[in-house]
Amino acid sequence: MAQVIDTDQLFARAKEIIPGGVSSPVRAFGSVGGTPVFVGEAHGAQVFDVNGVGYVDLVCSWGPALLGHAHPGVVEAVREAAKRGLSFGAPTRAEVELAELIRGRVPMAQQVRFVSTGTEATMTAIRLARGATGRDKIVKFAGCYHGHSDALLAAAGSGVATQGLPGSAGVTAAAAADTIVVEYNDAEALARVFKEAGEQIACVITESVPANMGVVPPAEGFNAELRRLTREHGALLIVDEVLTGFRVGPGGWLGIEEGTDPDLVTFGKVVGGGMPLAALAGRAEIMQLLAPVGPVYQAGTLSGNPLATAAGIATLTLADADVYAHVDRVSAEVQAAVTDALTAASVPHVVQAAGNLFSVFFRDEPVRNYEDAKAQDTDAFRRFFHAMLDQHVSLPPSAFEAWFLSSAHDEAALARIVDALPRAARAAAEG
Ligand SMILES: Cc1ncc(COP(=O)(O)O)c(C=O)c1O
Ligand SMILES: N[C@H](C=O)CCC(=O)O
Repeated sequence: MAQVIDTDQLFARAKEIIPGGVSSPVRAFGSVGGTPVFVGEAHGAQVFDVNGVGYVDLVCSWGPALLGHAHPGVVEAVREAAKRGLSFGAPTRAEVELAELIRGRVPMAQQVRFVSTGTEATMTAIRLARGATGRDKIVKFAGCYHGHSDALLAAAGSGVATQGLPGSAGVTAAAAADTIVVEYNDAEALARVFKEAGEQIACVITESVPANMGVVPPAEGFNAELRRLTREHGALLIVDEVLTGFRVGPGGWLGIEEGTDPDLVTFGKVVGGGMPLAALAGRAEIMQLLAPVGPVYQAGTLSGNPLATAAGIATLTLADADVYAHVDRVSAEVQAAVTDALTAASVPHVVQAAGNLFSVFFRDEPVRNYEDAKAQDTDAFRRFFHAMLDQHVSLPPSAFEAWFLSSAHDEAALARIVDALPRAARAAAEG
C-alpha cells in the first residue's frame, strides 16, 4: 500500500524552500488558513491530492480548464506536439492557425502576438498604447487585476486584494505615478480624470468583466462609455479578456456585450488550454507598431511554444456551442443552489454573475466596485470554504475570486456540490 503523505509536513517543507510554499500567492490559503491541497493529478471535474483523495474542483486552474482537467483531446494534441519537439524558437504553422482561430471568434483581433502569461500580454498592451500615443499615463480601475507588472499593481484585485495590500513594495514611485486609479463603474470619475489630464493619458485598461475582486459586472453602458471617452480624448481602450476570453462564450465578453469595440484586447488562460500561453491582439495599425515591424519592443524565448499552441488549438476547436451551453447551465445550477443554501441558513450574501462567470459575496448589498467588495464578511467565507473543502469540494481560497465550472462538471459533480452546500452554509452562519 502506498505511504500516506503528510501534507502539513509537505507544506512546512515547501515553505522552507519556496516563499510561502507556493509559486503564486493565491494558492497559499493565506486568508482562509490551513494547508493547501497539494494536487497530484486532475481529471475531468476533479482534482486529486497527493494521496489520491478527489475534490470536485471549482477553481479549474483559475479558469483555463474550460473542458475539465486532462481532456483527452487536448492531452493527445500536446502529446503529438511533444513528439515533434518542445521548443523551436522559430515560427510555426500552429501559431498561425491559433491566431486565425482567435480572429475567427473575435473579429477585432485583426493581428495577434503570442506571449506566455497574461501579465506579459497586459504589460505589452500598455507599452504599445504608450508607443502608439506618445503619452505616459494610464488609467486602471480599483479592484481590477491585470497581472503583476509594476504599472498595474496599484489597487489591484486577486492576491493583492486577498492580502489587503494597497499595491506592491518594489514598485518605484515613478512607475506608480503614471498609473491613475479610478473606482470601477464610475464613469463620471473617469470623465473628470480625462478633463484634467486627458492629453497625457495613453490608455484605459479594464477587465471586460472584473472578476478579481469577485465578479462585478459592468453597469449598463459602462464599457461603451469607456470607449466613448477614450476615443474623444485620443487614448486607447484595452480590454483585458485574460479571464473571460473564450470562457464566458465563444467570443468572450466582447462577443456578448456589444458596443465596447476596444483597440487592443488581451487573452490568457483558456486560449492556452492549461499551458503557458497568452496573447495580445487588436487593430492591425496598432499591432504593426510591435517589433520587428515597428518600434515597440516585445519578445520571448518560449513565446508561441508549440506544446502550448497545440493545447490552445485543441481547446478552441473542442469548445463548441454545446460546451458553452453546458457550462452556462451548470453554472446557473450552482448559483441557484448556493443561493438556496445560504438563504436557508440566513447568511447575508449576494451571488453576482456575468454569463457563466460568478462569485459569492458575503454581504447582502450588490457589489458595484472594490469598496463594496471589501465590505464583505470574509470570515464567513473562510468558514464556508473550509466546510466545503471538508466535504471534498474545492473552492477558490479567497472571497475575492471567481468560481469556475467546466464542461466536465456532470450530474455527479453537481450532486456533490449541492449536497455539501447546506452544511457549509450553516458553518458560515455560525459566526
Ligand atoms: C483579468 C486578468 N488579467 C491578467 C491576469 C494575469 O495573467 P497571468 O496570471 O497569466 O499572468 C489575470 C490572472 O492572473 C487576470 O485574471
Ligand atoms: N485571480 C488570478 C487570476 O485570475 C489567480 C491566478 C494567480 O494569480 O495565481
